[in-house]
Amino acid sequence: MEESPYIVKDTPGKGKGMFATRDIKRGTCIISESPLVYISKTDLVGTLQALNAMSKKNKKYFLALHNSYPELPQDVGVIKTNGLPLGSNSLDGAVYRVISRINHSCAPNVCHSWSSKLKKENIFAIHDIPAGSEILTDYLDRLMTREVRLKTLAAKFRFTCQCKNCVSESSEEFDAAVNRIDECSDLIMSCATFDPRKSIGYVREALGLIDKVGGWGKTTFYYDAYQISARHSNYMLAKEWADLLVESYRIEEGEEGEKYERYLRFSQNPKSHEMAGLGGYVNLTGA
Ligand SMILES: C[S@@+](CC[C@H](N)C(=O)[O-])C[C@H]1O[C@@H](n2cnc3c(N)ncnc32)[C@H](O)[C@@H]1O
Repeated sequence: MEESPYIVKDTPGKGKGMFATRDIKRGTCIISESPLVYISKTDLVGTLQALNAMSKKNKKYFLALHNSYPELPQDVGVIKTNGLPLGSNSLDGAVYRVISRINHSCAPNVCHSWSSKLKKENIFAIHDIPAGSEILTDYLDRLMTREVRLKTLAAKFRFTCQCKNCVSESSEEFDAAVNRIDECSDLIMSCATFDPRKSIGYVREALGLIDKVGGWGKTTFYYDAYQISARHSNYMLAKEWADLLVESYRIEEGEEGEKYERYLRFSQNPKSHEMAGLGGYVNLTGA
């Protein structure tokens, strides 16, 4: 039988954590796991019923998870500490026996994705991970400046992040990059119709800054650039951006992933976007 690619064990200062037992290649699905229990921010009664309906074995696993809120009833503390949304922005979530053991880093090596088809949470390696390294995800849903990150993590998860980006003496450069990436997002939108060449320039600037800080979150920029290129009839360029978009989702979610499937058609046929060609032709080569 093949050895599991991970092990859960104690890690100093963080409780338990997940570690690679062998070298793991970027794009590998490390674990695909069904929830112990579903939870909902909007359906308290449903959540209570789901907690009551858990099997004895699952309840035991659930209650053994970390609780950063000891002043609250154990069920509530475990949910607040370990609940993960079912996809970004979802108000419904779940708690997992193994995946809930993954600790945070602002320079993560994996990302989460929920598959509504499989009803499982998947963890994909977004970098090559050497054997023995801790498997770390980003608990935050976007890049933030150091001060905001530290405050948010302390408030929601009650720890002080010691990752390399948080302990660095020189966070100004990182913070300036994060602020500029946010500005670029706004500028891309405001120029997209009237000055698409400038818009693409801001996309390239944001992507360069993400690389510089070792961050993640390139897919929205790839999609912006694809849409702008397709809207202005640059279909070869549009295909290049769509290819980058689809490849990112393949790494983050695998070929079974919903976003991979959703965006694949743009790579196969860049003219298939509803806005394709609507902005007339503007030469974006070299923008
Ligand atoms: C979802 S649990 C992660 C697994 C947990 N360490 C355990 O022992 O089960 C989240 C909690 O783990 C701890 N944690 C996660 N990442 C951490 C980090 N980078 N540094 C310190 N503690 C961390 C915090 O107590 C946080 O509230």
